[in-house]
Amino acid sequence: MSTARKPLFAGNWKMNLNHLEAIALVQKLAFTLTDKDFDRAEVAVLPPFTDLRSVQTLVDGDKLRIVYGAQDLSTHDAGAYTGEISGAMLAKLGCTYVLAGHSERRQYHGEDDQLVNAKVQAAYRHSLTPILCVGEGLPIRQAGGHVAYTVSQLDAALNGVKHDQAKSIVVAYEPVWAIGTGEVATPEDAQEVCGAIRVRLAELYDEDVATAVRILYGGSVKGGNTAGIMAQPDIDGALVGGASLDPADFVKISRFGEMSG
Ligand SMILES: O=C[C@H](O)COP(=O)(O)O
Repeated sequence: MSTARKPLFAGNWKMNLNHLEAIALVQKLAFTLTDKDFDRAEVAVLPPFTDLRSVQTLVDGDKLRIVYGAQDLSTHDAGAYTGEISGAMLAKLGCTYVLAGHSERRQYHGEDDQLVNAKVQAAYRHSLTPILCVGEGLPIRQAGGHVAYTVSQLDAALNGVKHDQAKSIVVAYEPVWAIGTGEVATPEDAQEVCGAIRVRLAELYDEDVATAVRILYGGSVKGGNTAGIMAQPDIDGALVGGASLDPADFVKISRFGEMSG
């Protein structure tokens, strides 16, 4: 973590919690997190599409400091694309963030680097901040190709992304072998790749972009392992799956793994 960047803890709920359960979880977070917590870190939830209007109503109505976003978006802005959700719609629902390239989309929906790049561009067209997900599978890690592979995903996703857009992007390094497995990366392993991502951002753009971009780690983050991850110089927060469904643990994570807040 660096004082140059405000940490971000984003809870990716995946396909969990209906809109009523979403209201209950956001209320629990809002009742527990304090202004001191929100001054120290940005806290976001990424619910299923069906929950977004309910979350928007709660956040707006109670003027909550929690921000929110979506887990995916269409590359198209509108039209005959059955089942897709456009960035324009997400913007109307008050979304701040949108995931692009999550490994589960790449794996189950065949999303390749070019499609991920198109989603990043679509996010910017609708003033949404992309959380770009990159990370290697176990065979690539075992072969020692994890840094090159992750950097190549970054390069492809940023194709055509302008300097000022790149400054706002969030990159989430999520080694696929750590997602949902309980096999969290060591802080050193996470730092190695996050540091390489920051170096590549300076090469693709400049030090201004590299310093500004928040790089998150994701993959079995829990309250008990957050402090070690956040102690790394190039890690600015976490993209949290399973643990974000547990309000007490997500609060602990949002407090950098500390009990107090
Ligand atoms: O988007 C979140 C990542 O897929 C990590 O999920 P996880 O915390 O359940 O391992």
